[in-house]
Amino acid sequence: MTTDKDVAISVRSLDVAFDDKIILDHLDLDIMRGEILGVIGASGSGKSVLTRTILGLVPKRSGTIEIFGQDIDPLPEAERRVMEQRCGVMFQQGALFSSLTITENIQLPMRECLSLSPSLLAEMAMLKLEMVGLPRDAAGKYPAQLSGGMTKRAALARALALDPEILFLDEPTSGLDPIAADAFDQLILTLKASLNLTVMMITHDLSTLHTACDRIAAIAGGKIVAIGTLQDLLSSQHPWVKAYFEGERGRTIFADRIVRTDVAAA
Ligand SMILES: Nc1ncnc2c1ncn2[C@@H]1O[C@H](COP(=O)(O)OP(=O)(O)OP(=O)(O)O)[C@@H](O)[C@H]1O
Repeated sequence: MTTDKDVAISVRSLDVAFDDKIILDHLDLDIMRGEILGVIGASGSGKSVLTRTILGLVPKRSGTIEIFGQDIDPLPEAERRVMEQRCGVMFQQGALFSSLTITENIQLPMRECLSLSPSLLAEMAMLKLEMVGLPRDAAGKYPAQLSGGMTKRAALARALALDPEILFLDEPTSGLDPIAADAFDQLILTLKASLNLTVMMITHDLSTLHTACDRIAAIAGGKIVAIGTLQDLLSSQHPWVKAYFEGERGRTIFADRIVRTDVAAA
């Protein structure tokens, strides 16, 4: 039995629209503490909008969002800032500041929210670099001097700067070669276990869904149309979810797990 204590984020009847274009339509979602939830959906289905709305970066039309049991809307500014610090975000493409070194990028949230001495700031940034498996000599480099995989790790280090309890990742393995993508998945799993993180991850990477995600949620038509384990989604009869997993790529990766209802019925 799940209780409120098990739920990290609870979204109820969430409506988001831009002008008259409805993006999220009475969407309900629970993200459980300590899980990695993968979010899938067609391009433009509202995955990023959902993340950004949870983070308070996009206004909602109606509905409620609770983080650790607290409705964010009525919170006074100071408490809202504390809540924001419990959430770390790694946006698509990393979104590091190109004119700042990796250390300066990681220190940015620390400077904004904590008052630490320069030596402690330096020590903390180095700790985060080590956490994500970056070499010490990456510290003084600029984002353009790093490989794609290293840039993702640097962005992850910045997302972890304030020791968040919830981590939001937007397509963390996109653009990485399969070896670097596998290594990134393993890093997320290790960090989740060692830091007791809850992770909401938008991904199109079928291998990541298989390796890293405890549950997967699919968005279509502004709602969550399927949610559960990979096996649950492989058995979903929703047309988009079926097409997603039973397309050429899905069939190659999950060949032994897809239940062919047409064959089973024959
Ligand atoms: N600030 C905004 N103003 C107007 N429309 C927006 C805004 N942000 C997003 N949209 C629209 O909302 C829809 C959902 O966008 P969103 O970025 O959430 O898609 P997505 O599912 O993350 O897609 P992708 O997989 O391509 O990243 C799109 O049609 C997009 O154009």
